[in-house]
Amino acid sequence: MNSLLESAGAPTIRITGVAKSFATKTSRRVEAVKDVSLTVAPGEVVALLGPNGAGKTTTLDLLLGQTEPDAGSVEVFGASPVSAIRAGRVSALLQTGGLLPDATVRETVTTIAALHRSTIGVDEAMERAGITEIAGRRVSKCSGGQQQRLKFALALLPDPDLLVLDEPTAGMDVTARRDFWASMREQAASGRTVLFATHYLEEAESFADRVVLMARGRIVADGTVSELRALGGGSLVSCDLPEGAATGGLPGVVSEERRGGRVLFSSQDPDALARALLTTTTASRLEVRPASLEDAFMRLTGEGLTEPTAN
Ligand SMILES: Nc1ncnc2c1ncn2[C@@H]1O[C@H](COP(=O)(O)OP(=O)(O)OP(=O)(O)O)[C@@H](O)[C@H]1O
Repeated sequence: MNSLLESAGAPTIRITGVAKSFATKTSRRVEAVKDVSLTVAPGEVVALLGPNGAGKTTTLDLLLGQTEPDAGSVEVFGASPVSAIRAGRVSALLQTGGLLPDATVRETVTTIAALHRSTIGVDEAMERAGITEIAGRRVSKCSGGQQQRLKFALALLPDPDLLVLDEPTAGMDVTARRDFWASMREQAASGRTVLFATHYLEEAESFADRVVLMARGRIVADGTVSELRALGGGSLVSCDLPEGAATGGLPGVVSEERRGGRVLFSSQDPDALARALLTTTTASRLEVRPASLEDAFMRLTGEGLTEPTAN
């Protein structure tokens, strides 16, 4: 029996204690991924979110067997990434990997379809990716977004159980991005597992069931959008406060940052904090607003909070 079938019931992805470093020209090694563990269940739509250099692409490369971990293990459907890919269960839409500029969209899909043992069919893949209308267009005449959709059609061909997408909407304008996610949503609704890397908070927020936040090679948070937002500190309280004013002992403070004459607090109890600031300190021009996902992102990735703007 196929080892992939024997492993029915295994999580779609199980990454355990994985580390990966790269040599650089300056002889210093870059630790791209450090002790990363991640389990993804069938049917989950997971966003891997993080700033540049966080380790997202390296994690996806490990998952797709394109690179081997220095430590730890990577399993896809209970088997090695390479066997899962050979079995046609995994497809990827990556940043790298070129298309032939002189081929038409249909020719490209037809050529790749011929390499697979079984496919959903050229027309069906083009339809699902929303490129039927541009089937006769040369790849060189397609926009960046259309080329991404073409790559998406190629990824859909083998009818994979897991789709891995690295910044799939890079280079797309707002409309193309919205259309792309609409077709992705249809794929996810049919029970496919989707793991996508993105810089865009709003993509993670509007599309993923679960957000895995990476920074400096590590997973710094993992949860639903609302769980992550709560990690942002609940609410943000900002006020003018002279340099040197004591802020120790103020209630409900999760974190504190000074920006010139202003102090920015994240707080789980903004009412108590605001009251204390206004009655026990010389704070003025006080503002309170709920923490956004962006605040959680900034705080957890160590990139600082954003100043509450009146809204
Ligand atoms: N082949 C490589 N050789 C040397 N360094 C590498 C290599 N691949 C990745 N790195 C380094 O590892 C770190 C993580 O890179 P990675 O591409 O995984 O991050 P990322 O989160 O995908 O970033 P981005 O959003 O910019 O694509 C970075 O510091 C990067 O420069």
